[in-house]
Amino acid sequence: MDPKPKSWSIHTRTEITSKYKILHRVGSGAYSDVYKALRLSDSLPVALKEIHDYQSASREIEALKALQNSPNIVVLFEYFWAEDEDTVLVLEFLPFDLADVIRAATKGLFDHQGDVSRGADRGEFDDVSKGGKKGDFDDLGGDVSEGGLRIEEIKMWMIQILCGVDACHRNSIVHRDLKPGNLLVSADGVLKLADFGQARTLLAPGLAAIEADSPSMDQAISNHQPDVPGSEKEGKEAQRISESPPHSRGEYGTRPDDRMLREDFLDEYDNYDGNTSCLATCTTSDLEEDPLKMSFPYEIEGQNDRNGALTSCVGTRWFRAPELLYGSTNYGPEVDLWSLGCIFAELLSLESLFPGTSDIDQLSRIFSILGNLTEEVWPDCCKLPDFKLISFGKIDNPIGLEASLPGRSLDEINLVKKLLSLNPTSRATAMELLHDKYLNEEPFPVQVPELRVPSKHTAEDGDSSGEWGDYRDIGSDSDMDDFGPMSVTDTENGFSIRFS
Ligand SMILES: Nc1ncnc2c1ncn2[C@@H]1O[C@H](COP(=O)(O)OP(=O)(O)OP(=O)(O)O)[C@@H](O)[C@H]1O
Repeated sequence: MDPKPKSWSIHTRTEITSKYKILHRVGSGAYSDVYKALRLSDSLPVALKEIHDYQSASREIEALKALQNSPNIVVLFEYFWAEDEDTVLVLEFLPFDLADVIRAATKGLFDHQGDVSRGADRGEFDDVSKGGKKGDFDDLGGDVSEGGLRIEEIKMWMIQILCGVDACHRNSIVHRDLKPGNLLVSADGVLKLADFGQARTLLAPGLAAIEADSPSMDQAISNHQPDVPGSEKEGKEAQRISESPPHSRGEYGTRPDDRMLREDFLDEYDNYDGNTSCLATCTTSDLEEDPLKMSFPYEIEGQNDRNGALTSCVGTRWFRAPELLYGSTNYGPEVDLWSLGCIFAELLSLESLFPGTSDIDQLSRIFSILGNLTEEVWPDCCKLPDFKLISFGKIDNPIGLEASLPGRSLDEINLVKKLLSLNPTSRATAMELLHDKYLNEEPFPVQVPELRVPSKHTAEDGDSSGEWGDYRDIGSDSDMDDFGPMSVTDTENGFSIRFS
């Protein structure tokens, strides 16, 4: 018998439309389309994420299910899973992302009705909303950073990101695609990690030990944990995740009908992780000589992954760790910590630190600022699969982070340095950074509701800047790159893509 044809549109799936009123498409990614919708039972705005890639859907659900108790992870209300259909996740709707915040800070486009005025005198930001920049925030008493984000705001954005990343790493989940566009922000300034389509769960005895031996860990979280509106409700709602089929890898194939599905799944899985590499990285790892094995005793959950190797082709290029660019296929949470360093640098300067145009260019930009990767810096670097294949001239006078982040304090630069270490074993953990002096001294971080977010209309006109924002066209590994710039237009029947 022919398999049931796949629904041509989310709009034709009655199991979804009977519960949600679909409004409009708010975003698209490499594997997904995201729609704003209203839950019919209570008119709650939600995001319906229709994922066209089976493995990506599986990863995202697994990771989100494990992380639903963290206030800095996007809430998954339920999901629709069916054979021969795209998986649809029902997520809380978050109108902005950190890229929007950075862009708004650069251009002075904060919404004066939705910012500090929630907790203070809203008149104070009127000038800013008209396009004001440096100097317009002086009345607020804090230091003004070049381009419009105050130190107190930067600190609270950092704390929220660190809490989210710490939650991932304590649960042995590596996000692998951290970038401003994947850090969603509510209208109240609550930041949540999203897009777990590339996330992987690792068995991490090292982390478990740290957790058990670290009495200050919970305390650190409670010290910094932002006051999240509705978090208790969200926690409860998170428990309502649907009774849909489990997505644990080992659980597929338990019914005869699943056999094909499982085999397809495993083949696809092995193609993605362990046997592929990207662009500059054309080799697979030699796990017998795994440079990181001693320092990162991680194993991949799911015994069917033959080599236990991870793919090096993860994360948007600008935020990708050097070991990944050199083809490492055995790594841990350190790759997220590198991405965090890039994000923090961008929060401080409002510009991307390493905007590489290719993997080689990416490495070159990193080394020109931080200096060469050598065995003195990281003794095991020469064991990276592609280390001997890609060589760079000796950089005698690297630019340094101080010169790359002009006007920033020593404490700020040191914080970034702790993450942007060429030696992954030296990178500070998210928890260590939550204790960092910089985040715990004056000027103290603002409260979450005092964070300024971009103008509301940006999110509600159906053409959010996050939809096809800066981080989509630049530094991605999408096959679309080969076709040059593209524009996406909504049409009556859906949308059209035009390459120029
Ligand atoms: N919970 C949400 N609320 C509002 N908008 C969202 C939500 N989740 C995703 N979006 C929008 O949809 C876009 C695509 O979502 P997402 O990044 O999760 O998809 P993806 O296919 O995994 O993307 P990528 O190509 O970056 O890996 C986002 O950039 C964002 O604009």
